[in-house]
Amino acid sequence: MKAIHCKELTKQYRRKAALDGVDLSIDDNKIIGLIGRNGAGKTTLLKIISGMLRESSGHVEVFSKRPFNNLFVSANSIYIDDQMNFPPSLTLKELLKEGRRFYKNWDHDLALRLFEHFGFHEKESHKNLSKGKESTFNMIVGLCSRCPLTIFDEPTTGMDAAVRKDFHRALLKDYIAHPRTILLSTHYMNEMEDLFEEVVLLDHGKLRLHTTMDDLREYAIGLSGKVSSVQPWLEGRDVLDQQESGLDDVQVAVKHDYTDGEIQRMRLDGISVTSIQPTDACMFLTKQEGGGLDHVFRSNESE
Ligand SMILES: Nc1ncnc2c1ncn2[C@@H]1O[C@H](COP(=O)(O)OP(=O)(O)OP(=O)(O)O)[C@@H](O)[C@H]1O
Repeated sequence: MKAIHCKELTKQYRRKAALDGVDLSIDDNKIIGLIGRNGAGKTTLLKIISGMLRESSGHVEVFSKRPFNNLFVSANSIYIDDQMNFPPSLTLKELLKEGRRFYKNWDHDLALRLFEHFGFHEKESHKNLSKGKESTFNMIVGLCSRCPLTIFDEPTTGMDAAVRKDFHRALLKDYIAHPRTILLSTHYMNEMEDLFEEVVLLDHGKLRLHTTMDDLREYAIGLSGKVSSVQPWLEGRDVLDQQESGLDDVQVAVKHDYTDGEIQRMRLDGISVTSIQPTDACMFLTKQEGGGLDHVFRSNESE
């Protein structure tokens, strides 16, 4: 069954198209990573899916319902980000107790165990937490709600590396025991790629790629060697990035649609063939036009 279905989804903020004709279908009971550069439209998409924002045009369905202001969708989903507002008069422990009232699948035992594991104090208040602790508390709420659609928008903001690792493990363990649809946006794809079954990549409000993590690992390969050896292998191919090094050496990231036989022949031509990490593939796929940072410094040097 489809948990989420978007067709030509657009969100316009005055003259700015934050989402521009997004077609996307997501099956239920999967962990999906939402990736994209700053301003790509991730938060906008997640807020539309969770029913907090209304689309400008196109079509969006969550559990076969239009999410905006929909009671069924809001009862079956949770949206966690770093700007969550909780009633200031309640302590952290009291907030967890409230979880029971709001979420029908709430696991209070797990909430208390995580609360203790991450070193919270029962009388603390949410507004006095440090950035990393705030994210950790929000993560506990997101996990323990066990909503059929759980949305985490940059959930690890401010968490230190050890807490991020614990979060990934907790998420995976709980998901395996209680499968549901988890949509998670992050800029730390290299740390999270083992969690994701699929990845959705946004670029300037458009869907650039929606694929399985396994396919993304094979999406591109790196070729490096003499220009004269490498160049013939690039004809008619989708070159994602190309850097000249030295006088006549080149390093290229190219979409991998070569056969095993072709790879063998490249190696015989003296070309080094390497894999491209998913994070790098996403970076190349969403590369900014205009020559990058080197170009900025080059302009300065020429003055
Ligand atoms: N309320 C708003 N009014 C006007 N423009 C907005 C508003 N919210 C977002 N935008 C613009 O829409 C675009 C997409 O923003 P969005 O927050 O969805 O991106 P994002 O991928 O989540 O970015 P980041 O990774 O930096 O959090 C950006 O250009 C942003 O400036």
